[in-house]
Amino acid sequence: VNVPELGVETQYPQELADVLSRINDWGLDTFKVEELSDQRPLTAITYRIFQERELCRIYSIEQSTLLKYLLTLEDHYQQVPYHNKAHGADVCQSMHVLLNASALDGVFTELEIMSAIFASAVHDVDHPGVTNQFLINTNSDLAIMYNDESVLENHHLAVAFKLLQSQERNIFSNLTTKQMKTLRKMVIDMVLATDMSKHMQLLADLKTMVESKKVTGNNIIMLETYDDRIQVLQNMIHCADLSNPTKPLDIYTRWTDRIMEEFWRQGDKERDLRLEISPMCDRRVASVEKSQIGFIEFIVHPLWETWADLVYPDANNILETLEQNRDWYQSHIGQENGALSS
Ligand SMILES: COc1ccc(-c2ccn(C[C@@H](O)CN3CCOCC3)n2)cc1OC1CCCC1
Ligand SMILES: [Zn+2]
Repeated sequence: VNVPELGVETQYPQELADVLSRINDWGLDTFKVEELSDQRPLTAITYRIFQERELCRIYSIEQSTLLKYLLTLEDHYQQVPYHNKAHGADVCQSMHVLLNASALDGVFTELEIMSAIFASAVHDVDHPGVTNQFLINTNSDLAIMYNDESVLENHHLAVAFKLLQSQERNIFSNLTTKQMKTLRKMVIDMVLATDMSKHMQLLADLKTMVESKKVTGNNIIMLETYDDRIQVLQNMIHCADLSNPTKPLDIYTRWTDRIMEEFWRQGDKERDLRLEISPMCDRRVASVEKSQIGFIEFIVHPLWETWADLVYPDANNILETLEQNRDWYQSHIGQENGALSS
């Protein structure tokens, strides 16, 4: 079966190829891929990464099967402002770059790498644009199904693996039973680790690992046990998931616009339901800049500072951009959209 060169149909093949040529860069513009791929950013980016890493050759994956899976996966991302297919594509590409850190050179097996790329691509599939707490507070079917525990994260995993069950989409049909068992466990462990309620424990464990970091002669991290290996991969996907503030400012602010609209729509639902409006979800009393500064100070910077220690000096530029972006928001408190200066 002949497949399109870039995996997706496009009226702008040259421009799309040019943007995708930056697949290994931290500043790849996912929004441009979204526009140029006729709204297929997840398929275009993930397909390119599989090609870049020769995963179809290594694991005997039919290109048409990979495309069928990716297009169906992409169609199962909901049309919500932030947690949509563009976010899935962005986290997948960010993970791809993080895996290329020199401090991790030769550390992970091809199977672990494919598991990490797959986990990132699927990690928010069918996200309804509301938080776990909202689903719990409204007695949703999902909260009932998963007994209030990592409700969304469990759902994303179930959807991702269910889509594999059709033979025409099963990209892992040529893996051995043992390989499939390993991949499934690692993907589950990584996606469950993106639950923000696990953040503090994950970061504490990463700090412990950094303090006792063992490296080879040329500063490559040594990870002997499964627990150590999966812990690094869990922090990596968590970093990729929380990477917006570390990206070039014009890209970061567009992600902020999207997450705020999604949070405000949840607040609108809570208002209509006479529920208490969740923090930062009331569009009438928003302080976008202050919220981002708090997000960076309390969550994103502590995580990325520790990650930068682990892979020193490979993430120094990312950390530098994060600090510049924080300063930019600091200097723009209350200026945007005519908000009252508090
Ligand atoms: C660019 O701004 C943001 C970008 C990202 C986030 C953000 C929050 C939680 N996450 C991660 C979850 O989505 C984890 N998901 C859940 C569903 O299951 C899968 C894993 N991401 C918040 C952002 O800003 C917020 C609004 C003002 C301050 C905070
Ligand atoms: Zn996410």
